[in-house]
Amino acid sequence: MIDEEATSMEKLEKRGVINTWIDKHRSIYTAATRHAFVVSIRDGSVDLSSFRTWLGQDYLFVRGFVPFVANVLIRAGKESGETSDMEVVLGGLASLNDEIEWFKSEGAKWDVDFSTVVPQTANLEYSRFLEALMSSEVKYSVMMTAFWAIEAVYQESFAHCLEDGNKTPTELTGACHRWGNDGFKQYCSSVKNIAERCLENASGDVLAEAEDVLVRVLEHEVAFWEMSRGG
Ligand SMILES: Cc1ncc(CN)c(N)n1
Repeated sequence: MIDEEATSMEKLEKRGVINTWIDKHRSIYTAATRHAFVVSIRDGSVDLSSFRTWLGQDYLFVRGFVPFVANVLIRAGKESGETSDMEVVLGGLASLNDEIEWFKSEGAKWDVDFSTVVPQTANLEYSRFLEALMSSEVKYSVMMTAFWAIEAVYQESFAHCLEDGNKTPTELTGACHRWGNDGFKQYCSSVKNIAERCLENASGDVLAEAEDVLVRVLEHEVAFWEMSRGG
């Protein structure tokens, strides 16, 4: 009996706590990574005015996400004890620079004037949530869990639009490749490994906080997709 328990504990540890949480919160995870907006890109039925809304709102989101990632970078430098953490986060920050340029060229392509875009409620609430996560009171492991979830939702969503059988309109494949490419997948996996390593040594309270933050990221992502569809 004890041996059996030990074996199942081992399996649990090898799988990692994040995968356990994803299983536990599968319905919100699926809602975030297979949202109707994303599915409509994949099946080609996407309403282009929704895409334009998403583009404008996400441009604003990314501008707010940069200071969040910069904060993760500072914490990685101060607290991680592993030099590679900083390099992984720095890579993410560098790609956000390209991302902002990409948004600008897409804005011109889709005739979305970012200077007139007003952040909608879901966007403002998500930004406020990120602001709160930047507090020094928030543990590095909790911040890293949030950071992984934010990136992973986009990676999984847009990779789905490129999987076999997709009817993604050609003019939208640039967006899908931006987050659905293998390099971004690898980067998300590196961030996940950092979060997992930090969570291995976390107390019960911190684990509970990280799980809660993961679910809240997923809720914000769902609300963000909904907003894009005009919800
Ligand atoms: C809402 C949202 N979530 C995540 C990402 C990926 N950085 C994004 N661009 N926008």
